[in-house]
Amino acid sequence: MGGAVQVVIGPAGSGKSTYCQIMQEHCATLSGSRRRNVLVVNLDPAAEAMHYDCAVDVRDLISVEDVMEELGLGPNGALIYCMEYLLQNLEWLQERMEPAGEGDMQDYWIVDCPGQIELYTHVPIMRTILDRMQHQWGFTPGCMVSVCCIDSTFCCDAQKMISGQLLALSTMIALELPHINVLTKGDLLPERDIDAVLNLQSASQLWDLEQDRTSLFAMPREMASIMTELEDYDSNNQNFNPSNNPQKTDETTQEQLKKQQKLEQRRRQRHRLTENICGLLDDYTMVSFVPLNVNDEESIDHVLITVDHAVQYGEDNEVRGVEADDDMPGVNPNDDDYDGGGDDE
Ligand SMILES: Nc1nc2c(ncn2[C@@H]2O[C@H](COP(=O)(O)OP(=O)(O)OP(=O)(O)O)[C@@H](O)[C@H]2O)c(=O)[nH]1
Repeated sequence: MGGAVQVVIGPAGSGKSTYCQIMQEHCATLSGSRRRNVLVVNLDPAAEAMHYDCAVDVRDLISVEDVMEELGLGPNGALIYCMEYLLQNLEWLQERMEPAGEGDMQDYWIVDCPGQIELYTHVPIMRTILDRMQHQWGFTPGCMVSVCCIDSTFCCDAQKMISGQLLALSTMIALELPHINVLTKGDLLPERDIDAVLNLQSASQLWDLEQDRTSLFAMPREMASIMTELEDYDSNNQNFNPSNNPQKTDETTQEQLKKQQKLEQRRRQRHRLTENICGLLDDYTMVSFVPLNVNDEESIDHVLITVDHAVQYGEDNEVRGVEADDDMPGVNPNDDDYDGGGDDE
């Protein structure tokens, strides 16, 4: 079949369908060696409105709505049922993903996937579908890439961002494909915030920044004073020394401080856990994003180039394109500066 396959994943509402739409529209504007025959597949049986030109729609085979109605299942059970049904009838999809390349253009598939994480991690449905596609349907080995959409408005919140990265990591592990994280909805954040995220070197750094913000701005005054008192509390002996704080000697205060100390211990444990998780994300260099602003063609093109690069799409075309480009110095045999087209010794 040749071509390339972008497998678009990410949590519900992260912008997967919008990504497919703008990629399809952008590819239609490409010329020369970058032209391609873009075919978008909807693999989400629960999809509602789609704004792209859909070449294959799983809902023509089975939909969550119909399954809920006919089998009386809830939305999650119906989704799993639909995906298992698709798996059992995968020839339906294979027939529809036969090559449809026009002229010299290669097929370029964009697959809009369901967002539910359990389809990737708890049950290996998506992995099995993509494995069969890749290894049994004649696609070029290594031509598939997972594009994980992460909502850029999450960037304002370290916890959400870290959860998003963990989700990206689990799907990356589950699918074992080359993987690109795309920071969607770039038009909704000021450029400086996007830059701040892109300049992050690691998840640990993100977490450190969050901690600074907590200590500087977000901690309520009362909590800050309790924390100071807690520092007087001898945690090893579990004894509060009232002489350190003559104004608070009654039992109620001691009880309150004990409770606060327990809470503080738990908070520190959670922080240690988060720090270790950040270390894990750092080890897998997960904190790397390609920003996407759908209102900016350059931004869209940058994402496409990054994704193409991950699957080495069009590298043969580029070579052909360069040879055919008469305007480039050194490549036209009729030019005085023709260099033979080979590498310099
Ligand atoms: N401003 C802005 N809104 C966006 C962008 N991308 C998506 N949205 C909005 O975010 C919402 C969800 O976008 P979708 O593209 O449907 O997200 P999805 O991941 O396909 O959602 P599910 O199909 O529910 O998993 C919609 O209201 C979109 O209009 C974007 O780049 N900019």
